[in-house]
Amino acid sequence: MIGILCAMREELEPILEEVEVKEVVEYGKNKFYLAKFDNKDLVLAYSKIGKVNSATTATIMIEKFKAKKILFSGVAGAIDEDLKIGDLIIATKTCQHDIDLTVFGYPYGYIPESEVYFECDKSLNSIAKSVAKKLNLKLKEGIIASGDQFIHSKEKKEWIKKTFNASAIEMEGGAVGCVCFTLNIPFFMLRAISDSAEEGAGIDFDEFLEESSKVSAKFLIEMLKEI
Ligand SMILES: CCCCCCN(CO)Cc1c[nH]c2c(N)ncnc12
Repeated sequence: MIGILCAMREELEPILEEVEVKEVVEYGKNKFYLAKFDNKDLVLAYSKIGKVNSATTATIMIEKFKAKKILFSGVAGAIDEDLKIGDLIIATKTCQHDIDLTVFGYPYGYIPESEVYFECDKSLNSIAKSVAKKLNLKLKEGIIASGDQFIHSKEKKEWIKKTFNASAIEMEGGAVGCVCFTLNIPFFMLRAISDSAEEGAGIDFDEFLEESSKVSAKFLIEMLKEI
């Protein structure tokens, strides 16, 4: 079973349109779509925005629906200057920029007995790169930082870049990475850029959410043919 996870309805819908939904299971105030694609069993859901919601849904996919890998598809804000709206990026690892226990001498993003960074699955990432090559699509890779805030200021964006060496910003990947690390499940995250995470990002996000969600969804479908 492969888990396909998104944060928002707009990110999931273009994927659902391409798969054969067999059953919809209502659980944990959410809907889980059991589907087939290319003879593979999928469980798909959108978690709602944020680290708690995405951690909850990832855990349910793994524990209740027996997902053996989690693939995330969605949109993100750009931190790298060379990432433009519509560009694709996969996470090499994820982190949580809004964790701050520095008063106790710990680094930003660190919780005692846990990790700052959660590694994404290298074999899924190499499949993504070969798909990008085959389709002649640009695909970046880098650290993607998460926090329960929509980032729309150059100052905050630059702080996250400096502190975590992050290339993109969103609100779920660090939490899903932690869940997959905890349960020893391979994690892959693909994001298409929807905004610059600077002043005015909210306007861009509204304008490009649907289009960038489709860019990510289209690529994810191509990935599913190869895994
Ligand atoms: C009601 C609207 C909710 C926006 C949710 C944004 N998602 C969260 O995963 C991705 C994202 C795109 N751009 C972002 C940004 N600049 N900061 C944080 N997250 C993001």
